[in-house]
Amino acid sequence: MNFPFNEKINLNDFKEPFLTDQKLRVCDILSFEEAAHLYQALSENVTFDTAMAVDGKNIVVSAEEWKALKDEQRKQIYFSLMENAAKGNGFSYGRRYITENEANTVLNNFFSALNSERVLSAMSEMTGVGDLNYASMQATRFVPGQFLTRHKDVVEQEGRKLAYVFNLSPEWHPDWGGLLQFFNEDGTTTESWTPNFNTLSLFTVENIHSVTYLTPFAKKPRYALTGWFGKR
Ligand SMILES: O=C(O)CCC(=O)C(=O)O
Ligand SMILES: [Fe+2]
Repeated sequence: MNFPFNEKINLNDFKEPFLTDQKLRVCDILSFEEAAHLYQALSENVTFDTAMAVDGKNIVVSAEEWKALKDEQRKQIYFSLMENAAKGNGFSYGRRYITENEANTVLNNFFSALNSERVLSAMSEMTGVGDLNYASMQATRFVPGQFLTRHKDVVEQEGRKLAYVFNLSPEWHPDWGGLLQFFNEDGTTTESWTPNFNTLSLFTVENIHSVTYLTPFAKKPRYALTGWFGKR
């Protein structure tokens, strides 16, 4: 794949807002066809594990593993998840890492495109965050009852610098939850972004953010391709 972004978008227009805010949102970031293909890949071809914070540890459970658990074990995991989340410490969402070995062609091409010299320098140029030499990627799926509490994305060993999210669920209703929410250190909210189809959210890893609880009446999963641009 060549440069993946919508030709109609002038990334230079976002320089100023990013400089002020250390975050930005770009609607219609990809061509409609590309976004639709990615959505199709995520909704039809990807098998998601569930990533959860349980008893201070991050665990990953496949659908088969979850099925094989006894009711009592599932209850315990759920209880611990809720206890931790109540203290502002927790997450539960579907995840699948995407790497250069990804078998799905659409996802593999998108991974390569984000890791291309052209995209990495476009990201640097737009944000003023230099020295980017990789993009990591994960497919995520949030269903009702799932969430990601407040956190920063700083991971020194990985050299993460910019967090990105390509939202890919068509026709998201903001009342369904799954909003990308930003906070000040004291917990007051600053901005809240609806995960609209084909929208890129980009922010420096020091930003405090969360994904709000998906309500029981969310009609479909919240699919996204997310990860970090950084240097390692
Ligand atoms: O999906 C999102 O909007 C953000 C995800 C996120 O914050 C993370 O994976 O660290
Ligand atoms: Fe994050």
